[in-house]
Amino acid sequence: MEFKRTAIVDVLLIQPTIFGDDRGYFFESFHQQKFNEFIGAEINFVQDNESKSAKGVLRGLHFQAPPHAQGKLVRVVQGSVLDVALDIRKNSPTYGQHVSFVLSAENKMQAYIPAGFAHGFVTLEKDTIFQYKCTNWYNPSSEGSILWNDPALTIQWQEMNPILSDKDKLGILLADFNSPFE
Ligand SMILES: Cc1cn([C@H]2C[C@H](O)[C@@H](COP(=O)(O)OP(=O)(O)O[C@H]3O[C@H](C)C(=O)[C@H](O)[C@H]3O)O2)c(=O)[nH]c1=O
Repeated sequence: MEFKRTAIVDVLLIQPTIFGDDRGYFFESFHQQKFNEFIGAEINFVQDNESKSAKGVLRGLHFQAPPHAQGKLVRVVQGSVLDVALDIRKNSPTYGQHVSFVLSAENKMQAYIPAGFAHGFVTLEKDTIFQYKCTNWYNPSSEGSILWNDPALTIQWQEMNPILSDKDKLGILLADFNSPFE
């Protein structure tokens, strides 16, 4: 299991070690001790989520405000996504900047997106199944959405006309956003 930092150092990519044989493959999809040792803190996940989406679905850019903020360990078990983490920590030198990466059933790569980031993805294949662990429970009243195609973000989604929930059609522009994250 290999951990590496992205251009926004708190967002991590994790490449599991895949053990293949004539039966198929095996890999450890999560290891608390290895994860905490790399992070240098006790990170506990309390909720697992799964969503399935058609091709061209965009979910995001979502966050939960403190004290309900969520760190997310995300992966794709069928299909593929372009995943995006947007830094919304107002005192961060990378505030308003994002990192993006392709996560897929094929590459088996995972990403850890800490609290303080808005998260979203667009699916690149049909029937894409997205699974993730969260460090806090769902709290809908604390949810917020940054508008996925806010020109100020310059996110290259690869999909110009995605399938969106009504909520995601009404995301906030970064310029109008008063971040609750320090
Ligand atoms: C997130 C969540 C949703 N729900 C219910 C609420 C709705 O009835 C239904 C769909 O919710 P929503 O449209 O918010 O689902 P997504 O658009 O996939 O939201 C997620 O999308 C992006 C990618 C994220 O990073 C967040 O984890 C999350 O906001 O599931 C729950 O019961 N528990 C939950 O934890």
